[in-house]
Amino acid sequence: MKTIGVLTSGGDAPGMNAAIRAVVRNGIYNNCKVYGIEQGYEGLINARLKEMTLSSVADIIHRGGTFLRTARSEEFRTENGLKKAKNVLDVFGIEGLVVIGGDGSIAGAQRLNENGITAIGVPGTIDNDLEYTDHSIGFDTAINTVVEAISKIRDTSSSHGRVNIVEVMGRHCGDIALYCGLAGGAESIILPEIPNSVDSVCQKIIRGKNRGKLHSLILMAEGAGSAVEIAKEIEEKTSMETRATILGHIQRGGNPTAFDRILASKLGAKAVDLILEGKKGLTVGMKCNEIVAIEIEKALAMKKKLDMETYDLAGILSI
Ligand SMILES: Nc1ncnc2c1ncn2[C@@H]1O[C@H](COP(=O)(O)OP(=O)(O)O)[C@@H](O)[C@H]1O
Ligand SMILES: O=P(O)(O)OC[C@H]1O[C@](O)(COP(=O)(O)O)[C@@H](O)[C@@H]1O
Repeated sequence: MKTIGVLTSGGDAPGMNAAIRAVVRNGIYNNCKVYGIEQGYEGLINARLKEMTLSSVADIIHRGGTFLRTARSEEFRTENGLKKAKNVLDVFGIEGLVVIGGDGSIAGAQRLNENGITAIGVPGTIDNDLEYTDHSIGFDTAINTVVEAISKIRDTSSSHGRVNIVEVMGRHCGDIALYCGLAGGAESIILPEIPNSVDSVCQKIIRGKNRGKLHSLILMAEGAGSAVEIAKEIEEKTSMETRATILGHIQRGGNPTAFDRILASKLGAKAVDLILEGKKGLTVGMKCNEIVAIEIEKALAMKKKLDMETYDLAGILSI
């Protein structure tokens, strides 16, 4: 019988609970003892573990957040933090750890692998900033939340004849803004990956106004600047009343979509299978609808590419 552990780390993402459930249930199905570790690497260092049973993960597949809670841990990055984490894993006899989180968390898993601990990554972040997987857990739910919100903003934008600029999450990656811009019919999309001057955004707004358009919706990723500042600039340059909305953490909550629950269930279960096969240093993902496992080193070295086809299409359709 193997003993495995599971933790969620970094920013939470809808679907993480479904992933934990899959790890626990697939582990127990395969006669493993499974520990849930609370508050990510911080909880690991401080030995906040509890043994999971089938019912520990009952009634959570549909819930947002992560019932194991999460944290960002500065101590884990230090030599002393790593030593403490290894000690706890040793004491509890954990032979394989499943880490559900973003690129930072998966880099942390690799650090454990390099130090003799088997750790497998599961991508969980709303940002979708990991090149090795087409989708990370939480992204689909987040974009559905954003699209619902911008439909509401569009209503009031039309009534008042305003420009509305909506800032969504994504520090380095514009996927949320890009896909929601397309789905929400935004006039312009401002992303960290593509220089897009405020002047060109203004030109588009003025062109639209001249052909009788009453309002404009602009989507921007947080990593591309401040919506409040850009709104001021747009108002000055176009003389159109402009409002900024920062959607913020609403994007990280809510019940996961069916897509995220299915993805999380498959990825969580696959991580356990890999541990049982004696694999280490891997992270799971989904490419072209297939569940894949690739070396963390390779995965983290891949630079996330912006989907230019989608970006260009959004530009054509909002001409
Ligand atoms: N290079 C690294 N080496 C070791 N641990 C790391 C590394 N990067 C991040 N971590 C750990 O993972 C945690 C989560 O990473 P962070 O980047 O905040 O979130 P995410 O996993 O969502 O990208 C950090 O607080 C830290 O404890
Ligand atoms: O809630 P926090 O800690 O302020 O973090 C906000 C950041 O977390 C995210 O929501 C998700 O990022 P990670 O999953 O990579 O941690 C980012 O889009 C956002 O910039």
